[in-house]
Amino acid sequence: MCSFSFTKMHGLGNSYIYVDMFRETLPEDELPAIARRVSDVNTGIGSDGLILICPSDEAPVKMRIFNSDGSEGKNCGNGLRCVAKYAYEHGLVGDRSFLIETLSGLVEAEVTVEHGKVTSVTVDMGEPRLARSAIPMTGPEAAQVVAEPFAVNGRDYAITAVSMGNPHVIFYVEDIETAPVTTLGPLVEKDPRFPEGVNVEFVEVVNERELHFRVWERGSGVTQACGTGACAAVVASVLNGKTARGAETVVHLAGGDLQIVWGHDGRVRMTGPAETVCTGVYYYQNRQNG
Ligand SMILES: N[C@H](CCC[C@H](N)C(=O)O)C(=O)O
Repeated sequence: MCSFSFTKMHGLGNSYIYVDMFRETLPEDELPAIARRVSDVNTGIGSDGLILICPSDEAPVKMRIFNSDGSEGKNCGNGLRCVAKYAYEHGLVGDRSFLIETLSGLVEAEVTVEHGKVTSVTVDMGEPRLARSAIPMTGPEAAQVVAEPFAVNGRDYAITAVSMGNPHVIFYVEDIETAPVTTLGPLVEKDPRFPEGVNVEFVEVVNERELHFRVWERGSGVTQACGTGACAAVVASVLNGKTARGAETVVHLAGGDLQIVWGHDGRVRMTGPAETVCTGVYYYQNRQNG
């Protein structure tokens, strides 16, 4: 029987099981299975996946994120805010601003602290990747995907695709409450036009400073919030002339609000909460010891 200590945290209801790899060791080849197990609400702890807080040669900490299906993602906005909170509160960093390494590069986090606890985090998510080949999406490599016709399930849509280090496709809807999240989401997630799969977002434009947002996440399905997806939605809305570059936009997700700006410097900054739910010890049988 194996075990490890964990901390369950969430950003706007997008929860992960966090493991401090400065203190724990997990078998690399078992990580997908561990992610699937801990995510199970009945036989595990219950979450949208697993996040490892690891040592790094390039930054004070490195984040690795695994979706609930065991697939490894390359970025996670809600995860970054929780990693920043954990790192500051556990003394892994000394300043309120610090770098975090991800599989899609370095990002900078700045924590807001009240009575010794992190209550809010701003993450400079860097520049969106807009070339088709960077999403990735099949088709002419350098072209951007903005309001592009996209037929699926016998219907015609217009999509915008944005990478925040992980792939996102945005559909605009008239009413967020009737967005086809659970019907179109799983179909598009695995559409062959997205060779690495894709996170599927639905956006209702309230006004030039506000969006309603729902998501079907690659590898996790419906979640309460998707930080990289909300960033992608703001970028897509500027590209489609629905919101303004440089203006702070409030994105209303199912789990709460994020404040996001795609700055004139080209970088996307996201501000939102991060919360600790509980800590504990998880026990599992690994392949070596049956
Ligand atoms: N499902 C995503 C990873 C988690 C992203 C999301 N939870 C966020 O807060 O950005 C992917 O496979 O790219």
